[in-house]
Amino acid sequence: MNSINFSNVSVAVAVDGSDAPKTLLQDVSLDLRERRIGVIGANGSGKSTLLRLVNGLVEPSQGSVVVHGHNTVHDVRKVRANVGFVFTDPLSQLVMPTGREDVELSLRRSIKNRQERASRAESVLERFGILHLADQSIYELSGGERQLLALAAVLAVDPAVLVLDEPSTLLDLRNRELLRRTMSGLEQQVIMSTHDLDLAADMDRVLVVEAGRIVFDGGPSAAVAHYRALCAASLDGPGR
Ligand SMILES: Nc1ncnc2c1ncn2[C@@H]1O[C@H](COP(=O)(O)OP(=O)(O)OP(=O)(O)O)[C@@H](O)[C@H]1O
Repeated sequence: MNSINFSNVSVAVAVDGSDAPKTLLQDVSLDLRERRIGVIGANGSGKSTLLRLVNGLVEPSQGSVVVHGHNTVHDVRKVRANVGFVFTDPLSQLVMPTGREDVELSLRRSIKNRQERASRAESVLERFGILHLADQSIYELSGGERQLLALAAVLAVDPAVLVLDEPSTLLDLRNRELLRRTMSGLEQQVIMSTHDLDLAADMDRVLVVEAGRIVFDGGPSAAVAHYRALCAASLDGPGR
C-alpha cells in the first residue's frame, strides 16, 4: 500500500504551431517504497513533470500513477489529501498575506478549534525558526524565508507523502542544514528533486532523469556518479 507506483507512464503535450506533441516523460515504470527518494538531472530533463504526476497536477497521457493505493486521475481528491507539494517558487503556493495566516489556512481542515489551530501554527513556525516573521507580509520576506514558510505550511498538516520540487534553491547554508535535519526526522515518504548533490546524497534511492527517461535508478553515490558522467559527456562530446 505505501508505495508510489508508476506503471508505463508517458506524458505528452500539444505544442502551438506543431502537429507533433512534445514528449515530456516516456515509459516510466517505478515502484517507490523507500522513505527518501531523490530525483536529479539536467534542466528541462523532466524532474518537475515526474513530481507533478505524484499529486495529479500533471496527468499521464499513457499509463497510471497510484500513490498509497489512490489513482492520481480517478481518486485525485484522496491523492491531494495525502500528498503535500512544496513548489520551487514559494509565491506560487503561499496564498495568505502573512505566514501565520498561511499556516493556519493549511490547518483549517484538520483542526477545527481556532485556538488549537493558532497554537499548532506557532509551533510549526517556531520549528522552522520563522516565528518572528509570522506577521510580516509574505512579500517582505526573503526568498529563503518564503521557502521555509512554504515547507512549514505543507508539513503542518502531516501529509503521508511529501513532494519537494527543488526545495533548497534559495536557502543559505544554515537553512539547508535545517532542511536536511528536518527531512531526516520525518516519518513520511519524501520525494524530492534537487540540483544540490549533497542533499541527494542523503536519499535512500535516487533517480536520474535525462530527456524524459529514467536513465539510472539506485543508491545515491552511484546515481550522482552517473549524473556527473552524463554532464561530462554532454560538455566534452562531439560538436563541443
Ligand atoms: N505544459 C508544458 N508544455 C510544453 N512543454 C512543457 C510543459 N511543461 C514542461 N514542459 C517542458 O518539458 C521539459 C521538462 O520540464 P520539467 O519542468 O519537468 O524539467 P525539470 O527537469 O524540472 O527542469 P529544471 O531543472 O530546469 O527545473 C522542459 O523542456 C519544459 O520546457
